[in-house]
Amino acid sequence: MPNEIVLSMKNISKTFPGVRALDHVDFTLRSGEIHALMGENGAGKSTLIKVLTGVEEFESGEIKIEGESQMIINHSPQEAQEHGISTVYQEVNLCPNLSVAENLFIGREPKRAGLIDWKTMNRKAAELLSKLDMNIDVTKALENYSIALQQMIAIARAVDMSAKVLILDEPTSSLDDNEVEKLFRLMKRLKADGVGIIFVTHFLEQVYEVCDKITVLRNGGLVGEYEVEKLPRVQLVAKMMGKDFDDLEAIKKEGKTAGKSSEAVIDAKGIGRQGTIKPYDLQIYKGEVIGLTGLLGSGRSELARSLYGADKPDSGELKVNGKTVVLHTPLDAMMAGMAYLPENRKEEGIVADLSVRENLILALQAKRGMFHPIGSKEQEELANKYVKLLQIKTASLDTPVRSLSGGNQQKVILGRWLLTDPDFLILDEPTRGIDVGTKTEIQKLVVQLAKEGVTVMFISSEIEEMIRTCSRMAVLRDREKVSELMEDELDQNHIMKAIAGGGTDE
Ligand SMILES: Nc1ncnc2c1ncn2[C@@H]1O[C@H](COP(=O)(O)OP(=O)(O)OP(=O)(O)O)[C@@H](O)[C@H]1O
Repeated sequence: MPNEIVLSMKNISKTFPGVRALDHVDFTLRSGEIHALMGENGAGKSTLIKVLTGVEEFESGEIKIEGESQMIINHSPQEAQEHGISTVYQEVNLCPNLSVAENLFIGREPKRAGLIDWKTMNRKAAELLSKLDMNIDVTKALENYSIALQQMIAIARAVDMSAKVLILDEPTSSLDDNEVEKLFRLMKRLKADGVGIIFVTHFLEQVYEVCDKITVLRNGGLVGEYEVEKLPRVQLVAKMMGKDFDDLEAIKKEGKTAGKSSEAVIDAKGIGRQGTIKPYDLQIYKGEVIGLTGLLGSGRSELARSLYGADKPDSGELKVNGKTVVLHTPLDAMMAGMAYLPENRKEEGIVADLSVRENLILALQAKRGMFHPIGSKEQEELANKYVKLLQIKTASLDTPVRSLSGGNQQKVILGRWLLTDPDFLILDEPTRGIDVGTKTEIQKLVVQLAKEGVTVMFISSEIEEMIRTCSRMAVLRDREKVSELMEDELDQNHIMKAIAGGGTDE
């Protein structure tokens, strides 16, 4: 199929107070093309998508879509959809308690004599999904299906409604490998049907697996458009960061384990919670970075939450620094010197309406108690220190956190916990959604914190990242801790085997 241009954006500019989010950016999408939109946190990716889909206005530039003679300006996502542009986000925007068929046809249900024609709707839904290789019961409520499937259903709906341009905004962040594979199959299928797909992602591997082109943004400016085949990874990273990239290797192996200590900061015996995590024993020593590995849903976060008291265990005993403790609430855990960066930051972390400074200070203030307010000078000093340390991109300390890019919001929450100066820090996917440059910085920081005596629990879906930072790993499978891997066993092979269940002894 000749690849004609389906979407062209030229010279797009957009300014937020204090930030030039897009500066004369061009973007071109062809039919049957999967086009990655990449850049570090705050580069302008989301803004470009928002401008395209009418969520934000833009100041100057032109948008043209195939089939329309005039340039278009969308004022709402609905209008964008009428122009053939649909977006599917990581958080699926459908109704969990309605059936799959209803979700597929909401607002455009087939009718008979003024009433919804259920039979036709269910049949059409099944046909639509089966065309995309999803053979599922469409009469069941959406919530019965995994997030991955829900996302694919959202994609099917979007494509069925308007098929020219499909935008996938970080769709793979919460999927496991198997689910990502399925999503890719669907994407390739749509590509073969001539849909143009914009794929916003931070995962390099995935870009090289599925994309044809890459457009790179940096600081609101266009760096360039490249064919995937002609752009080696290192160069891509260099373009995103705007500098040469030789950093990642540098932290590898270099003194990961600070002098081994025999002092157990955490000593868990038989801790468990029915239906969530089977009873486990785990000792964690001062200054080590212990990784939790396993497939998505294997119980990694659940183990962390049971230690922290976020989900109260129903069995076992926990000692922190030699003392038996019972943690009823996260505040108890914080008082015992723990800090927990949750995986689910949107719901459990960020307070969107508060400023960057207020968000940063929050946990420390809770720890000190409401009767000991932190003075504004100290607040400012602390907030400034962590904005600098984590390179948080914000117009000022008083900017509402809501207006920061996703990755920068994440850094704010990480900063919040670092600020409490914890003995034991649990990081659940701390670098998800964070760009490569900052990822490296965070990995370095973790290794550094361990050297300074902080004990860290690190959970990540990226094995490479775990190998780089952890000195030991606990392996989980089906909500059970099944083994531990020592430092000399921390390589891709051993880990994969342990996760898969082939055993680690050879
Ligand atoms: N509503 C807003 N108000 C003020 N500034 C904003 C707003 N939305 C975005 N920005 C700023 O515009 C810049 C571009 O942000 P954008 O969200 O487009 O980045 P991004 O490339 O999507 O980053 P990430 O990968 O972190 O999601 C950032 O500096 C961000 O702080």
